[in-house]
Amino acid sequence: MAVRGVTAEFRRGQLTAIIGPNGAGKSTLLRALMGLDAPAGGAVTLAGRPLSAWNRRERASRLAYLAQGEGLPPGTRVRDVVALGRGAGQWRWGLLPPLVLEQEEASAVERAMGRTDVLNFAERRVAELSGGERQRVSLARALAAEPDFLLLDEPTNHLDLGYAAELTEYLRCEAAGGVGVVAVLHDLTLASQADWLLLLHGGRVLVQGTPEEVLTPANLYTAYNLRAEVLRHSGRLIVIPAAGGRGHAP
Ligand SMILES: Nc1ncnc2c1ncn2[C@@H]1O[C@H](COP(=O)(O)OP(=O)(O)OP(=O)(O)O)[C@@H](O)[C@H]1O
Repeated sequence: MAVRGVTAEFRRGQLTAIIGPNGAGKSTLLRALMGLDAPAGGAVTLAGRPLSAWNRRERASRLAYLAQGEGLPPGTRVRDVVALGRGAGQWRWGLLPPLVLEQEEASAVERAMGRTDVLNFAERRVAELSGGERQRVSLARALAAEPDFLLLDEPTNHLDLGYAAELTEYLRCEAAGGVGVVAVLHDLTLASQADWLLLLHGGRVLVQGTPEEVLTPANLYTAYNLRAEVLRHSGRLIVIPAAGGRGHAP
């Protein structure tokens, strides 16, 4: 059992970060929210309806997902990968000619590429990109769906400091515009900019609440077995692990 006893609500207009140590169950929870893994018990509901009652197409227009370490078709052009986010699900990756999109669909693809700064290599093939560039293409693919909820598993993976900070700002903007953003994050300083945090430990919710409520030295010690200081700087929380901080009570 990877996750048990989780009761949580993810709202539109809110950026929620799921945090916790390796193996805590974060990806499993996100996959259950996306309907990729069915829970053995309990239920996931979307807008009051069980997720299983939504058909695939409806679900795809409401939920977009970025998997951890997502593989992309190496021989496919960036623009065509991003277009997959617009319901081109039946299209077998890289094997069919580029999809001709309606104007509205094509605009959504361009917008997503603009937001993730991939327009300048839109015609290149995935195999020719760096890890960070590929991550931005994956993100653009998820954003192109312009869904109600964005479920992102470690979206800052491979991103340099600048893009990671920009991404967090962008996710905050999306949330302010009414999207429900749920992101698994390892960087607690980035996570502290979320509206709501869910701290998982051993497959259970150790604590959920505002960043101030969750990011306390005591909670971090319980979850990560790590002594850490939590500082406030310019209205932000910064988590600093103590030297040799593993295994000592705060
Ligand atoms: N397909 C699977 N079969 C068996 N066990 C699995 C499977 N996927 C995950 N697990 C186990 O379930 C637990 C939770 O895994 P999960 O990937 O959800 O953790 P996580 O919090 O996302 O970790 P990380 O930070 O390392 O990505 C782990 O102990 C993992 O080994």
